[in-house]
Amino acid sequence: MTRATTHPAPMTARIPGSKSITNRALLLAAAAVGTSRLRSPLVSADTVAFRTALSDLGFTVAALDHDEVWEVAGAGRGPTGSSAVWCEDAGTAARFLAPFAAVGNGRFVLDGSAQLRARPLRPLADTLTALGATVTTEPGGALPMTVETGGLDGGTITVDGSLSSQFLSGLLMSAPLMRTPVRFTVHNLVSRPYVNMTLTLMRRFGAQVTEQREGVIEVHPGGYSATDLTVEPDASTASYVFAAAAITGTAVTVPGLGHGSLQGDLHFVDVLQRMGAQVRIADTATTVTGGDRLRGGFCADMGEMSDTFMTVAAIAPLADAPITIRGIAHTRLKESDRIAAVAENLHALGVATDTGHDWLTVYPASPTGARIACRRDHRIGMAFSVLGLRIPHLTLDDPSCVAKTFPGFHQELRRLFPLSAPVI
Ligand SMILES: O=C(O)C1=C[C@@H](OP(=O)(O)O)[C@@H](O)[C@H](O)C1
Ligand SMILES: C=C(OP(=O)(O)O)C(=O)O
Repeated sequence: MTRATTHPAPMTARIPGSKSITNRALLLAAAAVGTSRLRSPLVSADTVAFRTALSDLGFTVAALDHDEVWEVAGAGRGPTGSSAVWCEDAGTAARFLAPFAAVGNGRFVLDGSAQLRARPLRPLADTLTALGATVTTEPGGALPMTVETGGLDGGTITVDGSLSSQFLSGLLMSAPLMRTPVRFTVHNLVSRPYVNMTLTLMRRFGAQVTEQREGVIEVHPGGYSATDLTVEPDASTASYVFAAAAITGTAVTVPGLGHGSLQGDLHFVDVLQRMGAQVRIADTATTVTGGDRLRGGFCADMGEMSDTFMTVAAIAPLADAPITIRGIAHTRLKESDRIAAVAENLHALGVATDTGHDWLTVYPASPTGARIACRRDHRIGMAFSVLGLRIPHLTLDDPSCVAKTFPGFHQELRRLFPLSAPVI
């Protein structure tokens, strides 16, 4: 006998575009010959900072159709002249625009918020210096950074990718504008799927780039040509609505994210599946359906999708056994020390944790309400807001921190879950 099971009809979430694709495409389009159009770009603090920085470097980016399309007039080269660029809080802006400045011609000063100034940049400064640019930074290799350059020859570059993959992505994207071929050898690379995204988008803009073998990448001179690109919804952002479905026994579909996505963070749904949710990835949409119980009792390596580890950690107290997340040492160097920030907030909610240099264990609990300390980290704010769907009296000390990647986050959570979304 078969038992009929009923599934809730999926709600459709409105997830804005990928930050990582938007900021890569902006840079590649500026470097290309011709005019490119980006459809459905992310419009948030990180991407507006990137767009403004490109304008300050002399490139024209026009917002059309109420920001539905960003049109970029490519110059076929790096920036020229003398300018100052403000990267705000955006790691991708500092790490992608410093090499782009270095393949230009002139004097460029990059700076950003106190939060961004505290994040590592030294491997990039050292590599650009080795390639022939004159680079000055604050002691320790931090912003503000001044780059004086007449363009770069290529050659052989060894990159340490243990702190961030963004150094490698930034250098790769500017390599086709160097005068000779560049051969990269990469060690200890974290967040590898973001480098795959970089290589795919470089090829889409016409670059000649080959990966000889794991960790050895060759880029040929020849620049980029303009293209039109539709930006996928952001998979890291989608993690919040997928997690919300998993803990509320509802179903949420994100259209536009499916097989063939450029974003490694879509694998976050594999962790939800281990927690007992049903996951269906189709060609152009992904649906997560929550069950009546959340399972724990496993250890997940989230090093390749570390922007989503806080989403798992925040809902983990609701699981029936402990969950350990490992491979996340580099998340201590992001908008906040994310392992410490998650543990601190879970403790405030009455949840026990253990932590180590690169791991965190969260124990089952019945969390009580608390005021979440966001540390100006958008992902702390969004991840704990999801937990707020299941516990009363959860508030954020800084709800506006979500603007870095999803200014409309609280409205969308309330639209999807009008009865249980926390009153922020
Ligand atoms: O290249 C990118 O677009 C990104 C790479 C990742 O950083 P790390 O390489 O520092 O882990 C990720 O955390 C960040 O949000 C975006
Ligand atoms: C780490 C992040 O951002 P970035 O490094 O691009 O500032 C993030 O969005 O979680």
